[in-house]
Amino acid sequence: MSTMATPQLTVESAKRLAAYRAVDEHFPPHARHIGIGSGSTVVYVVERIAQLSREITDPIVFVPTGYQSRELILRAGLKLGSIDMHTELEVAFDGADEVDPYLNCIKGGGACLFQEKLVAVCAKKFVVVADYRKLSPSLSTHYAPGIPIEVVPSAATYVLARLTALGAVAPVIRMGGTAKAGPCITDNGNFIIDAPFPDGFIPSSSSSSRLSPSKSISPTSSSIAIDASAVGMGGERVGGLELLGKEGGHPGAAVGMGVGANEKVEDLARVLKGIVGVVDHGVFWSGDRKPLVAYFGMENGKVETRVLHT
Ligand SMILES: O=C[C@H](O)[C@H](O)[C@H](O)COP(=O)(O)O
Repeated sequence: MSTMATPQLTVESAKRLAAYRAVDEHFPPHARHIGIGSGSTVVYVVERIAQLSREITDPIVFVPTGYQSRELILRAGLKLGSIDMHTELEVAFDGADEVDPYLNCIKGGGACLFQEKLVAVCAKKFVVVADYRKLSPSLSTHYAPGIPIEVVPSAATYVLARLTALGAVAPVIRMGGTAKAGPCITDNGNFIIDAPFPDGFIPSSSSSSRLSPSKSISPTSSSIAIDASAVGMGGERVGGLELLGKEGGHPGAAVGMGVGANEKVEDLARVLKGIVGVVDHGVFWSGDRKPLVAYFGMENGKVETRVLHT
């Protein structure tokens, strides 16, 4: 008896599958304003949209999340808008670097997180497209660089220290790469800090939302509940209580919360946002915007969806 091996899809094919399915299922029939995110998976979103008839796409203004998606829109011959002119979008499609079982995401691997978040919060529906590598039991587990954080350049050193006090392991200012000496500069003229946290440091958390997965992953880590309204970290002021940060030399120590205590996603998101000099961070959570649905192209050629029920 011969056994037929399931063909393994390339990552690019998996991205395309997810993107096409997302567009097919969420492109609004009479759309007027659509957000287009950043990254390599969104390329296939635009590719699929460009296959629609001009009768459908001509009346639509496409709002990019940065320079890269602006170029994608223009090259596809679609009508370009901007988020400062169009703040009500029917849907926004975007990629993600890591997605936990409750659809909390890490984004910003391409340094576009701030405008991505802005576009996402302006969209009635936020749809994420990704490949199987992005599925994760908890944030900062599979995506090695950790949480991307956009910072005002003059505050970068301070923010690095605060992140270390919070438990980040060797956070770094992202460099521009071979074609750019010095730091990577965002579309808003800021720096990006990449802050990895230890595996399981940020247990997935449903917040107030339930997930209805096609197949969900069980969270593996347990959460120590923290009342972020009462507990500050890293010397930042949260809920009116100022605390000192790193204690006893232990990375991750924060006065009042216990050494190395795990953060729930929402607690960490709030604290990161509160650090002076942080413009925004790449955690997309229920306090700003989680995707309503995420599509994952799988190695076996299928597409998995995860849907959020609020
Ligand atoms: O800043 C970049 C974005 O958040 C991207 O959407 C994210 O990095 C995913 O990109 P890709 O689809 O290339 O994996």
